[in-house]
Amino acid sequence: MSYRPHPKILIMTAVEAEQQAVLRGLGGYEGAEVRLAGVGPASAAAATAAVLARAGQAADGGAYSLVLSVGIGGGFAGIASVGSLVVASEIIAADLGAETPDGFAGVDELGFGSPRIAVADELAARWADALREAELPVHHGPILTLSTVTGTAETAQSLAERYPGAGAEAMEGFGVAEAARQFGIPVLELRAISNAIGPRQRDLWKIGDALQALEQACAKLPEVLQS
Ligand SMILES: O=C(O)c1cccc(C(=O)CC[C@H]2O[C@@H](n3cnc4c(=O)[nH]cnc43)[C@H](O)[C@@H]2O)c1
Repeated sequence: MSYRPHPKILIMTAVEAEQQAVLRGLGGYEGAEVRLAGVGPASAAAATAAVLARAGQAADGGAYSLVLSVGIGGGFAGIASVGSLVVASEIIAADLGAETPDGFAGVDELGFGSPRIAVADELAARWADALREAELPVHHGPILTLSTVTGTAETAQSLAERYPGAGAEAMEGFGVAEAARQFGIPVLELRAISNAIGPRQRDLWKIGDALQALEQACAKLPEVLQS
């Protein structure tokens, strides 16, 4: 039996600014590694799979016991305001499918698998509870993954109707989650809201506020993981 180091959690962020916010929040916690996924689902899936493969992650366990996709994201109106947090109850590839005369058909409707990946639900609930106890604004609901940042009110409305209860959209979660799924590792996603989903108003993005919220959320992780 080869030596297996105590399993850690693998946290994937798209960019360095998010990675640094997570590290600040973790405050030297040694049970996690924070690695870069790049922007978008393809890069995130490849980067996550590469980390897991290099670590020799075996089907019966290995270097990592949990994978997280965390970062900034867009919030759905009336559910997740700028500066708040969304903990995923489910990770959904919201644009994986086909455009049809009758509207969008998801990959599941096309018969090619599922656009939904379940999360480690008890951990997700514990994290959301810990954030509420810290009086941080948090929504616990589906997080959408898209390859394109929503830029119109029409698309925002369409997504809200198609995925009721969804709190946020981002671009990496499903990629990270699919890599974790293929290695048999549970997954979580958290987004700190930098902008409202809808008409593109880049100058209204509050990335600094979102990074601060991300740091606060990750500061609660060690206690959540050890409880
Ligand atoms: O539209 C722009 O000019 C623009 C300016 C700065 C950043 C972007 C991005 O596309 C950032 C994508 C990056 O941030 C996450 N993110 C944050 N908010 C959203 C959103 O509303 N929808 C999708 N992704 C979002 C995402 O996960 C990426 O890592 C654009």
